[in-house]
Amino acid sequence: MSENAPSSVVLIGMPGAGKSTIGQALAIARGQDFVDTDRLIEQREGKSLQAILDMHGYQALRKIEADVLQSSDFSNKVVATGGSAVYSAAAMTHIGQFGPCVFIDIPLAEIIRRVSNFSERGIAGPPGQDLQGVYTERLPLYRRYADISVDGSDLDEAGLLARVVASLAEYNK
Ligand SMILES: Nc1ncnc2c1ncn2[C@@H]1O[C@H](COP(=O)(O)OP(=O)(O)O)[C@@H](O)[C@H]1O
Ligand SMILES: O=C(O)C1=C[C@@H](OP(=O)(O)O)[C@@H](O)[C@H](O)C1
Ligand SMILES: [Mg+2]
Repeated sequence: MSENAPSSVVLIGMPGAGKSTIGQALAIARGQDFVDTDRLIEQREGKSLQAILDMHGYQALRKIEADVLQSSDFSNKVVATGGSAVYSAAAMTHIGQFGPCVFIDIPLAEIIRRVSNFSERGIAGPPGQDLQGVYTERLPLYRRYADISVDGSDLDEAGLLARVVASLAEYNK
């Protein structure tokens, strides 16, 4: 991390919140590289997230995710994390050094509409935990690590991107 490098932006939130989708557009808007930490995990492990979950279980995936986050340089980037990144305080402390954490706050009902394939989506939670349980457990964690919270209710992708850009401008004032 260089003193003079432009700040990175880190997106956090539930699966289906739009971190990966908005992150790519935000990176283009900011003229920065985009990194999706899910892809870093898959590259490092040589397996898909679902294969890691199937072979080793959700706690192993969370540990791998925490290791990958803590050992990566996120300078001058827009970073889309996986929804389970917030389970590691050490990882969030490391990644937070590169720039503000933006929580994309989408209501549970909308997350449920978007994540219709819950059982195949590779969510890093215990067997039997449903999306409502995931949301209830994680909401306090997303709020804890958020420097900025963006309310994404009733916004399309372009509207959400615009609100994230405006929130970052306000934060940097
Ligand atoms: N307003 C919106 N912002 C972002 N994504 C949206 C929006 N409305 C619908 N979507 C859809 O929701 C999904 C979000 O998925 P994704 O970007 O992979 O989320 P995440 O990385 O947070 O899990 C995409 O299929 C996207 O097209
Ligand atoms: O919320 C989760 O438990 C997960 C979310 C996924 O990323 P997205 O949040 O980008 O969908 C991915 O990291 C993994 O399948 C676990
Ligand atoms: Mg994603």
